[in-house]
Amino acid sequence: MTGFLQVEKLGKAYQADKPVFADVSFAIDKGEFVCIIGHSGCGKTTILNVLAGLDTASAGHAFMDGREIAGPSLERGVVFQGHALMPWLTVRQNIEFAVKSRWPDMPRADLNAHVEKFVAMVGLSPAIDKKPSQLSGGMKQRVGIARAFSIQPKMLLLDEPFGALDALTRGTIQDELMGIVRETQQTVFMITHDVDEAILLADRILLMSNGSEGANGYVPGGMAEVVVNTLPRSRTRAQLHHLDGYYDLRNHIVDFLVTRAKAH
Ligand SMILES: Nc1ncnc2c1ncn2[C@@H]1O[C@H](COP(=O)(O)OP(=O)(O)OP(=O)(O)O)[C@@H](O)[C@H]1O
Repeated sequence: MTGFLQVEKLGKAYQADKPVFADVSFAIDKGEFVCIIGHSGCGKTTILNVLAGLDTASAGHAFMDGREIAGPSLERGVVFQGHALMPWLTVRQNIEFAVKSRWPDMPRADLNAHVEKFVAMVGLSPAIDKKPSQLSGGMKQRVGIARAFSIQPKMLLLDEPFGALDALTRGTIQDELMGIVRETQQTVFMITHDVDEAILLADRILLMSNGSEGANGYVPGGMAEVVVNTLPRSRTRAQLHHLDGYYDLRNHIVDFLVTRAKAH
């Protein structure tokens, strides 16, 4: 085993003769940001759920830090597309709940300081005592991100966390996430449908193909290609499209999605 996260020959079949995907292997190093892109139904969420310990694979194994993933753990923070906040709790209480699960004996003063630090990190200090119903979609998603970071997980798993946001809010939160990830050197696995988002955030982009009927029968989906992002890590959203190599990278991924992702 080499990577901090190691996925070996993972497969998932709801129907034995038609696995959604098969033989998916990849590794993620500590501090690396990896995005996965593929058409709807190829199995991205299933893979993320297996990594989160919320689902089991039909074949293969996933290891984090040398141990097989066998169930949910506070060592992994998960952010879903829907914010999944508890509506009856304030921002502070939502995050506090997670922090207390991780460190049940943390003294009250430390708990307050810890929660406030992560709320401030996503720019939500003025809204700390508001309930989710009083927040915009972008703010709720920020709370989800703060909550995931607040348990200081060894790995962050993000399932299209910005999918439901408008373009402007999405851009702002992408920038915030990038800043926090760089600062904390967090290891991240993220699903996105947005090619530019992947190019902005990811060190490597995993391209996944869908299962399809071929001339010789059904071919399961799988990992078609791993694209290394060669753009400088200091890239920002504003200058992304001015960088040498950006269009080549973008065209390569878009070509994959248009021509290869649905039959390999
Ligand atoms: N419980 C289930 N029973 C049967 N089939 C399922 C079940 N859950 C998922 N699937 C199927 O498995 C496939 C992969 O689903 P998954 O949600 O992982 O795809 P995805 O790539 O994340 O899609 P999207 O981008 O639309 O979220 C889909 O074809 C889906 O219909």
